[in-house]
Amino acid sequence: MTNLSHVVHTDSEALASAAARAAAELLSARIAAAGRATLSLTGGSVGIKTAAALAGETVDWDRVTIYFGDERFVAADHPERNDGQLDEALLDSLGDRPTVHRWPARTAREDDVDAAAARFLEALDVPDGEQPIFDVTILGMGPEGHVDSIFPHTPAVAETERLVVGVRDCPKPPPERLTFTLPAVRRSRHVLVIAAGEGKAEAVAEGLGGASPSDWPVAGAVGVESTTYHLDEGAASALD
Ligand SMILES: O=C(O)[C@H](O)[C@@H](O)[C@H](O)[C@H](O)COP(=O)(O)O
Repeated sequence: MTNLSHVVHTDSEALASAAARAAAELLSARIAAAGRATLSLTGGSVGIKTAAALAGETVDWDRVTIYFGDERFVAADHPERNDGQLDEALLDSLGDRPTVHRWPARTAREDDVDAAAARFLEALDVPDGEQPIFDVTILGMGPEGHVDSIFPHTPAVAETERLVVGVRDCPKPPPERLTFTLPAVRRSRHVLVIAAGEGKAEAVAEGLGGASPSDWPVAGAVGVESTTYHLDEGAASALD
C-alpha cells in the first residue's frame, strides 16, 4: 500500500501557502495528541517561500522543535547557509518560542565535515528504535531528484545506517555539506515534497513512480504515515 499522493497548485505562491497550511495542521494535530511536535525545514526558493508562509499560520511554536534537513558547511554568518535565509523568512519572527537545532558551522578549529556530522549526531536526541524523529519534514527538490544534500549516486544516498552524514564533493556548490540521510527522512510521520517549475517534472514523475533512490533520491523520501507532493503545473507536467 502506498501513502504517496500529489496536489497540483496554480503557481509556486499557491503551492507554498498550501504546503505551509498542511504543515501547520499536521503540527497542531500532533501537539494536540502528544504535547509537542518536530518539524524539519528545507532551503531553496520554494522552501523559503513555504517557511515565509508558515510564519502566517497559527501554530503553538512553544511546543515545536525545529531541525534543518541539511546545511552548507560554511561559516555561521556565511550567506550560503540555509538557516540564515530561514531565520529571515520564519524563525526571526518566532523569537525563542521553538527549540531550534542548528547544524554546526565551519570554524578554524572545526573544519572537518565528517567530525562535525559525528558531533551533531551525538547530540541528536533520537527516539528509541524505529520511532519517528520528525513529525513533519518539508523537502525541496532539485531537478535531478536530490533532497536535503542527498544527491544521486553519492555516498550520502547509499547510506543505510547513519542518520546524519558529512558530504564532500557535492555536485552542487558549496562542496561540503551536512545532511540528514534517507534512513532519517524515512523516520518522518509526514513528508511534504515541494517542487515548482517544469525543470522538476521528470524528478517528480520518478519520485511518485517509485524509481530507485540511488538514481532519484526523492523516491526514497517517504513518510511513515503520508508523503504528499505539492506541485505547480510545471512540476506536475510529466504526470499522467
Ligand atoms: O542546498 C541546496 O543546494 C538547495 O537548498 C537545494 O537543495 C534546494 O532546496 C533544491 O535544489 C530546491 O530548490 P528550489 O526550490 O530553489 O528549486
